Order: sequence, then structure tokens, then C-alpha cells
Amino acid sequence: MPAYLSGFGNHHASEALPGALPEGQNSPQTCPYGLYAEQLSGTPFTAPRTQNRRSWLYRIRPTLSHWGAFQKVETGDWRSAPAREVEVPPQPLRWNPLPLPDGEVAFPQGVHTLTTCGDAGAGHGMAASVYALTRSMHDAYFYNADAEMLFVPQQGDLCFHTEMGLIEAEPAEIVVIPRGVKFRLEIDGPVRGYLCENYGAPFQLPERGPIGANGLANERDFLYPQAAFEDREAPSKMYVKWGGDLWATDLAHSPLDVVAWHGNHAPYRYDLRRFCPMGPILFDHADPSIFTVLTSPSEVPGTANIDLVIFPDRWLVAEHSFRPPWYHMNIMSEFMGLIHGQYDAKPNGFAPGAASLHNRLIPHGPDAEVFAAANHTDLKPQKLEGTLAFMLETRLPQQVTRWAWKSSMRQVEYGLYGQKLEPHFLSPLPEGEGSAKTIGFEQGEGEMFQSEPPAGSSPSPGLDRPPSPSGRGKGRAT
Ligand SMILES: O=C(O)Cc1cc(O)ccc1O
Ligand SMILES: [Fe+2]
Repeated sequence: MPAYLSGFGNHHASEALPGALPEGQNSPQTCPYGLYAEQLSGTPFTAPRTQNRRSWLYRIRPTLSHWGAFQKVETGDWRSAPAREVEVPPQPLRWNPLPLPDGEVAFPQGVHTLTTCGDAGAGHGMAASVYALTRSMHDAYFYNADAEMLFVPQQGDLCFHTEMGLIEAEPAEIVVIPRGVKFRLEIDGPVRGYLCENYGAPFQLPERGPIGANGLANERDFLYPQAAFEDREAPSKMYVKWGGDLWATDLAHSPLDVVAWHGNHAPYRYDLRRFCPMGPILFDHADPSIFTVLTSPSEVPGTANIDLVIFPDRWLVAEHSFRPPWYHMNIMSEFMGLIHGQYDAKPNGFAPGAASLHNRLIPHGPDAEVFAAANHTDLKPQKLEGTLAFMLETRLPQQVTRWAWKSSMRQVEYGLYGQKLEPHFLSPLPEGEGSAKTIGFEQGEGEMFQSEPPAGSSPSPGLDRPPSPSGRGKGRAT
């Protein structure tokens, strides 16, 4: 079990050999052990200090020496934005879990993109993919120049051998690999999960505002690897995702040859079970932004390129409230996945490994069964347990890939789930009355009156109180 360095965005320092990290300067005339010094930047040199990301790598060979002739490689079902491949009507979309492949599939194959938005080259937006792999990468390495990568394992452990060291992750943990960091992904058996490529600003922790200095995702739970290196000569392949395409070159050695490093542009792991949720402790259902783990800000304040939001175990205690998510139409678009358990708004049809897309201003909310139960349930404190869903919320509408649209995993009927929601309007009108009538109030001379009082009802003071549920009316305008 590797030991990790703890603290989100810290300027970590680690050496795999004693004294490998230069003292007091980044770029000595001769580096310890005859290493090469290389700076890897994740933000422009002049980015404000709070956002600035860069690391210094002390390595056996500079990355430049890995540079051979690159050949373009088929990306399979992996797509990069912009990818406007199909026209999709405005409707909720959902996909069953990706089946595990029969044959041998290693990263970077086995990635299937469901949605993209923005533009990888222009540096905004994201891609949401699912992956299914059956074997480790052998003498193969990868880095992404287009995107920071957020891995959300859903089944099976992942072991990333990165330039900065080893990161292991199991389902319920996430791994973020920044742009330009090379790795080899090893697995023990078949694995499945989600991959978000973030084309925008690197993920950071959200502000806590009045919450204070603690809670939500706490800084110290973010774990960075200790330096570890490979001094290995072997015919190898290095894949680079660059300009929306996949390229490969041959290498004669492992590029994971970083003996020491320091800086804050480095891969990390976070256990989502460490998230300390805050919620409504008296009434109502809060906006899901209270569960933001990480955010990739855009240039517009409060308008994220991506928010990673989770729905973890928690107590529901709100009084006289509809406790599940409310019905809504959201300007941000919502890609969701389920790591384990049941998601409270959609207990059926949304299995672990499944994915859904509620795009910009597509109406959605709890299904009819959830509504019926939540509407009448006894509001004792209730613990949601053994559940972990997540959402990638972006300010941009998401484009669906051709693969996702045509895939047999897509639940073709899902877009109609809302039609099962019946009206429960307690009409004040006698049965049969009121069809095609407009009932309302008009502002008269200093008094309120009903424009067309229904027969048998008192003309004044009008409908000042809704009928009680015990006197449930049937009449409804058709
Ligand atoms: O749509 C969803 O299931 C995600 C979601 C959850 C919630 O509690 C409030 C809003 C929201 O979009
Ligand atoms: Fe939603």
C-alpha cells in the first residue's frame, strides 16, 4: 500500500532516492544523480497564485527524448468536443450499464463517449464517457494534452502508475490526472467506470462561504502519490491524446522515470465517503450545489464549466417537505452516474454503472412512484444508506455521440417517464364545471374578486385557501 502525501493543491515534494530533489533551487547546473530537470505547467505562468499549477520533475530522460514520429490511432468510441454527430430531440436520456467486453481490452481502448460539450482546443467544456477494461496496459503509456481526467471507478480497482508515483483507487474513490501527466493503468480483473475529461480550468475545491472553514470535501483527504520511478528498457508505446485525436509513438524505455518531483500539478485521489455533507435541517430540499466535491470554474462567477456533485449517504430530516429532488428545469446540463446502491429520485431503471443525461432546460424529477410515496410518507428522520450517485453539471448543453444515441444500452422509452405523473389538482369547482373557463382574480377597485364565480360558490372573498386534501375534487380543465 503506497503512502500518500495529503492536502489538496499543496506544493508537495517527494523523492524516491535520498537527495534527488535539488535543494533551494529548481534548475541546478547539474541535478543530483545526473537527472534532467523538467517543468510541467498546468496553468499559464502568469495565472494568479491561487490558481497557478506547475510541477518540477527530476527524471532520467527529459520528455523531449521520448519524442519519435507519431502515428494517428483509431479512437474507437472515444470522442472529443466538438462532436455534433447526431440530432437528438429535447428529451431526458438514460443508458444501461456498459457490459464488460469479452476480449482483451486495455486503456486507452475501451472508452466510450456518451456526451461532449464545448471545445477541447478552445479549453472549455467536457466529455463524459464510460469505460470497460479487461487487462492492464503492458509497456504502454498515455497522457492527455486536451483534458484533465477524472476517473470514477464503479466496478473493480484501478492502479495508476504515474510519473509522480502510484495511485490506487477502488469504487467510491475518484482519481484526477492533470493534463500532461503520463501513466500506465493496471487492473487485476475486469473494471468499469466513468471518465470525465475536463477541457476547462483544473478542478478546484468550491468556496465554502458561510459554511466556514470545514466540511464538504476537506483538503486533507486529497491524497497525492510519493515519487516512484521505473528505469526500464523495453519496446513500448506512448499514446498522446492531443487535438481531439489519439496519437502513438514507439519508445525504447518507460517514460515513468521521474525520481523526484515537487509542485502542485500532480494526480490525486479522493475517497467520496470522506465527503462531509451539509443539508436542510428544518424544511425543504436544498439545491444540489451543496454537495459539490470539485468545481472547474469558468470565467463567469458561479457558472461552472463543470461541477462534480455527489449524492452520498445522509439523513433526511426536513419537516413538512417533499424530500426527494423537486421537479425542475435546469439551465445547467446534468450528466449522472451511479456508483452503488439506489438513487432516491430514480430507484428503478438506474442501476449502478448506468448513466443519464438531463440536458439544458429538459424537465425532470422524481418518477411517479417516488412522487406518490414522498407525497404521503410519514416524515420521520430517515437515513439514506448504501447509496452513491454523482452528477457532472456543466453550464453548456451536452451533445450526444452517435454511439450513445444508437447504443443498445440506451433506454429508448426513458424520455416518456414523466407521462406517468397524474394531476392531483384539488379543484374547487363542482364536477363538470370549469371546462375551458379561466378562473382567476382581477384587481378591482380596492377589492379582489373572482372573474367568473363558479355556480354555488360564494362570490367573495374568492379562493383564499386551497381545498383541503380530504375534500379532494375531481374536476379539471381539459
Ligand atoms: O436531477 C437530479 O436528479 C439531480 C438533482 C438532485 C437534486 O437533489 C436537486 C436537483 C437536481 O438536479
Ligand atoms: Fe436535475
